[in-house]
This record gives sequence, structure tokens and C-alpha cells, in this order.
Amino acid sequence: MDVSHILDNLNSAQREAVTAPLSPMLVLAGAGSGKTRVLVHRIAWLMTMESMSPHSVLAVTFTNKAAREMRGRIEALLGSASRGMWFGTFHSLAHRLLRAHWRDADLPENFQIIDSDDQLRLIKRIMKELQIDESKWPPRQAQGFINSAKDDGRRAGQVHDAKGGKGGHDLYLKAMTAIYQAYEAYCNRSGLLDFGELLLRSHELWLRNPELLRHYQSRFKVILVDEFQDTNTIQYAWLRVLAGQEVPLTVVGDDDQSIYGWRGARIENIQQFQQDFANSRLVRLEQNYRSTRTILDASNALIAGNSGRLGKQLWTEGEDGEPIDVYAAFNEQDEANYLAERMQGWVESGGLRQDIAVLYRSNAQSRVIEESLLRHNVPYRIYGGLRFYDRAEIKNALAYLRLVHFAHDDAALERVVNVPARGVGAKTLENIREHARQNAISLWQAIEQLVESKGVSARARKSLAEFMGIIYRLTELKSEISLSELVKQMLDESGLLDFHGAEKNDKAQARVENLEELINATKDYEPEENLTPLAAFIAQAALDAGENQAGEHEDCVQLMTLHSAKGLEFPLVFLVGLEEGLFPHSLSVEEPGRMEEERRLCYVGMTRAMKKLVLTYAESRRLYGQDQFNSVSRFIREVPVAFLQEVRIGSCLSSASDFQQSSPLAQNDTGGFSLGQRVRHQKFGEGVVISCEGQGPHSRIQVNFSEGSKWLVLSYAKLEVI
Ligand SMILES: Nc1ncnc2c1ncn2[C@@H]1O[C@H](COP(=O)(O)OP(=O)(O)OP(=O)(O)O)[C@@H](O)[C@H]1O
Ligand SMILES: [Mg+2]
Repeated sequence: MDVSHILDNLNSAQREAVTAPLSPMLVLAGAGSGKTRVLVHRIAWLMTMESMSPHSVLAVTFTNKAAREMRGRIEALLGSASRGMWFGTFHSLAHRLLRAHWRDADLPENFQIIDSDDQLRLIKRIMKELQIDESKWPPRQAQGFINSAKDDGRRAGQVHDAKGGKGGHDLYLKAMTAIYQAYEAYCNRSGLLDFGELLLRSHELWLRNPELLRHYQSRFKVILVDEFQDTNTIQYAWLRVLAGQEVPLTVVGDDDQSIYGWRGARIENIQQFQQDFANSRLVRLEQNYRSTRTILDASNALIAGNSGRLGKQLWTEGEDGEPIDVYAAFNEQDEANYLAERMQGWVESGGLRQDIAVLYRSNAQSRVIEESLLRHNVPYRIYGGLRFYDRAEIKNALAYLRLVHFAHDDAALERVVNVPARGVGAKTLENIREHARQNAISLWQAIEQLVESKGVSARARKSLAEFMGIIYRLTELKSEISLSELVKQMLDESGLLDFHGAEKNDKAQARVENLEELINATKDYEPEENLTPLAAFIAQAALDAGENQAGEHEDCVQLMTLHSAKGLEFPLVFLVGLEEGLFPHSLSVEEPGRMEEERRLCYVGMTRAMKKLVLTYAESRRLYGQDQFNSVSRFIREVPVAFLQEVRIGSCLSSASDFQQSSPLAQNDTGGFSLGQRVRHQKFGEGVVISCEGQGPHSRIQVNFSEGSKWLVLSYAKLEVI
């Protein structure tokens, strides 16, 4: 078979990684150097050269969307389907495993995944039962506590060992542990699994069941992981156990792009991998294929401000490209209008809207931008933000489906028993809960019993019977009609479609459209093996929440948070809201570790741009209902001025007071060194000149070395130009 096309368009380091023998390998490389491409080509290579069957491949991606895209690329390379391959996020893979082995994992067959809203609601309920004061211990804090314990692989019984008790901390720990314990017990009783539990449970499944583990270890011949720098403790443990001594791991990552530390991700896993697999192959990719030289060098200069990096050199054969634009807006409205106008200009000169991305630090920033785009008639969509499956109407519809699948799903029942309103009041509901608690039964069973025994008022009885009738009828239908017909029927019978359509606000139309989109989504839905379409769809929707796919085909501008931009690329990128306090976020200013993570986030943002990067900030901003007057972000100032270009004369670089101290930079050439130039220092190694001060022998120069940026007196520094 001719396999040369699999190696076409790969450089020699990429080829080495693609064709490496089956043993542990770490591909450590900067943004846009082809890490994801290497994974795709390696899978195609192994399937052709090593005759590996799709069944033997397990690949982990950061989003389910990325998994679908990569699968598509593999199929294009192979010219055949890739069914049977295990491809997805850690969560979706763990879920698949637990579905297949629910008995061994000690789960009911109908176990349900709960999302973070369901989880919070449950925690609130548990706190009430335990009589823990919500005003003292906010439920969100308890939620964070439970989730981070799970991410670290700790069960309620193990929390104490890890944290130890320290003075005043004790009370906190005691309350949190009690909540965690009760929560764990409740979830176990009701067959509910939160996201962290999926990993924890499947990890335990393997540890307790060596035979099953061996089965998978002999099934999978290779495990590949993208975005490895953002794995957390339990994910890495999961990989290690599965890989054992048998299955070679190919992991690719970039320490400079680790941006989920706040959610438990550990960059240290990169070094841990090298220790755990001492014989692993290390491949570095150093050529960047994504960005212009200007964008690349500016990003490199920025990230050089971080310490303790694993150190990478990235270069490009590409052209210099245009300077990076900096726009100083008066306020957030001005910023948003500027974006819309630039976008219109781009489209007028022949560019596509889908090539444009707007990246922001915080979700709340999107509203003003959205309004401006609407006013300017620029179609847009929010990537990963509005979350199709997180919208109220969709969650309501899914709750009905969940009940049809499994009537004892308490979270779903709580959500829709009175939506649309059918006269089940708060008091009745409290009655039902109490009855369920006392008899340790599900809410559904409690309703059945109360209706039968006339334990509730006649009016409530009628409403509840009506509600149960809907679920019964749909349950009968579910094996007779297709999934999309079932969804349609459900929307009619439950009254949801009419209810949302009649809402007296400007959302009604969109809600109906969303519900219709849900029918669409089920139309050509293909379930995974061994699941009914309904069960598979419900699980998929829970896992997909946060990855909005609606309107993907249209020519739309994309809006997203910096966090969800990971791994993506766009010809034109706007990085907005570059203000101290917003980005870097005010919470990170105190802690050096958090500040470095913010800088990596900025690096991720800048390196999404292929051709043109635009940075904006606002001199005043109304956000979260408050007026803020923040100074320009340090991140703009850390980019050598030589790469920047102010967009409006007199508005930014030349007049803003923040730039005055660095205005000598405008001279562009001091002491024989120019900004952005690469230099070598005897002790600190290679670095990039990022600013200069003064004249003659006393002039000082600031250089970003891999261990951080340093001010050096020119006459002593003995810098060598490279
Ligand atoms: N050898 C090559 N020749 C041409 N284009 C390439 C080559 N390698 C990668 N590319 C292109 O460069 C871009 C970046 O590649 P890719 O997304 O795989 O990089 P990455 O290292 O995964 O980036 P990130 O760190 O942002 O995830 C893509 O458009 C890819 O198609
Ligand atoms: Mg990638």
C-alpha cells in the first residue's frame, strides 16, 4: 500500500514522531508546531504500517468536538471509516467504560451523569438536611471542594489524611467533609455520577478488577493524548494504570499552554511522565506553521517572562506579516464597535467571517460585543459559551427525556415536575421530598405512593397524575418510534414547546428554535455500541454541554473565552479587554503562580492568530455593573513595542501614560540592539530584547531569558547578538 501521503507535509521531527516504534513517547513543542497533526498522522500511520485495527486505538482529546474533527482527518487520510476507535475526552471515555461494566463498577444499569447545575442543587439539598448554614459555607465552595478532591483522586474518607487538620481550618474541613460524605452516599444510592466521579470510578474499577484491566491492556495497542499539559492527577493516574507496562503512550503537550491549573491540571505531569517512563522518547517540534513571524516572536517574548519553563525555541519560515495592532478604546462600547467595524472591513476586502475570532478573559465580556455585532449585522456564534445543552429550554427537554429513560432520576424530576406550571406547589414538592427521604425511595416512587394513598391534596393529586401520565405514555412509545419522533412527541405532550414559545420576553423565539434544533440533533444521531439511542443521546448531551455546535456551518464570527480557544487557529484574532484586573485577572495579581498561568493564557490567545492579531483595551469599562478604570495590561507592555502598532494616533502607545516610561522604545534601536532581537548571555543563555532605557554606557536593557526577564547594564552584560 502506498503510504507516502501520510508522511507528505511533515517535517523531519514530525516524521520521527509519526513513525516512531511503539514505545512511550513525549512530544514537547510550542504552539502551532503540529502536535495535533502528529497525533492524527501517527494513528493513520500505525493503522497502515503496523496494520493496527481501529479497535486497538485509544485517543484522548480535550474536547469532544476536537475528537470528531481529528477522527474526520484520520478517515480522510486512510480513505476509510474509523469505527471502533476509542476517541474522546477523558470523561466520555470513562463514561463509555462504565456503561460497559456498570455491574463491576458497582453501579445501577441506569446510572445518570449529573452536570454542575444538578450537582449544586443536590449539594444545597444535602446541606439543608445536614443543617449546615449556607451563609457560612456557600454551596459553591462545597462544590469546589468536592470536585477538587475528586480531581486529586480522593474520596470523602480520604480527605482528612491529605489535608491534615490545622487550627481554624478544622471547622471548614469538618463541614466540607461531612457534605462530601453525605453527597457521596446520596449519589451512590441514586446512581448519580458527576464528571469527576466518572474518572475516579473507572480508575477504581481497574484497580479492583485486574482481569478487566488486562482485557483492555491487550485490546489497546497504543494510547495517544493531546493537550497533555492540562491533565490532572486522576486523569494521569487513569492513563498510567491503563497503560501499565504494556500499552505505549504517545503524549503531546506544551508546558507554556497549561491553563487549567485552577481546575486541578498539573503541568508537572510532563516531568512525571519522563520519570515514570524513563526510557521514553522525547521529540521536540520547533517549526511553527501557524503564525507570521511577528506574531510568533511577540508571543515568544511574552512567554519568556515566565520562570521554570521547559524551554523551547520556535521559529518559522513564514513571512514577517503585519505588526500587531493595539487599539485603546474609550470604553467597552467603543471597543465593541471597533471590533464590528474591523470585521466589516475584513469581509469587504474578501475575508471570511468564520476566519475571525474574538477572545476574552471572562464570559461576561461577550454581552456588549454581541450587542454591537447584532447592531452591525455581523453574524456570530459563541463557541463553548452559551452552551446549547446548558440553555434552560434544552435542559428542560432533556430532563423529560431522562425521566422517560429512568423515572427515578431525582434531579430531572425536580427540574420539570412543575415545568410548565401544572399546579405542583412548593409545599407539595416538600411533602414529596420528605416522603422520599423517610422511606429512602426516589421522588418518582414517592409521588406514586402519595397519589395512591391520597397523601396530597386533591388538586396536587390531579396535577401529579397528569405529569406521571406524560412520562408513562412516552415510556411506552420509546421503543416503537425513532428518537427524533420521541423528542417531538415529548415537546408536544409535555407542553414545553408552547410554554417556551409563549414566554413574554425576547427569548421566546430563540427558545423555540433551540428546541427545534434539538429535534434536529436527534435526527441523524448514531449511538455508540451497546446503548439504546435514548440512553446514548442523554449521556452525549450531558458530556457535550459546553461545546456548542449549533450553526457551525454558517459563515459566522466566533466569540469565545481564551480557555476554550485552546488548540484552535484563526487568520484574524482579536484579543480584547487587555486591562490590569481583567486580564491578568485581579485574583491572580497576588499569587505569582496564578500570574504565570495568566501569562500562559495570553500566550495561548496570541498564538491562535495566523495572519493578523489585534489587541484592544478600554480606558474605562462597565462590567458586572461597576465602572472600572484599569490601566493597560502588563501583557501588552511585555510585548516588544517593535512588534506593535497603535491604531489610533494619539490614543495609545504615544500618549497613554502607561507607555511613557517605555517611550524610548520608539527609537527602536539602542546601544546597537533592537527590540525583539535575539541575544545570548554567558550565564542566562538565549533571550529576546524587550526594552531599553537610557543612552551610552549607562543604558540598560531588558531581556527575556528562559528563566525570566532581567534588566542588564549594557556595558557589563557582554551580550552577543545571535
Ligand atoms: N509540516 C507541516 N506543513 C504544513 N503545515 C503544517 C505542518 N505541520 C503543521 N502544520 C499546520 O500548522 C497548523 C498548526 O498545527 P497543529 O494545530 O497541529 O499545532 P499544535 O502544535 O497542535 O498547536 P497548539 O499547540 O495550538 O495545539 C495547522 O494548520 C497545521 O495544519
Ligand atoms: Mg494542538
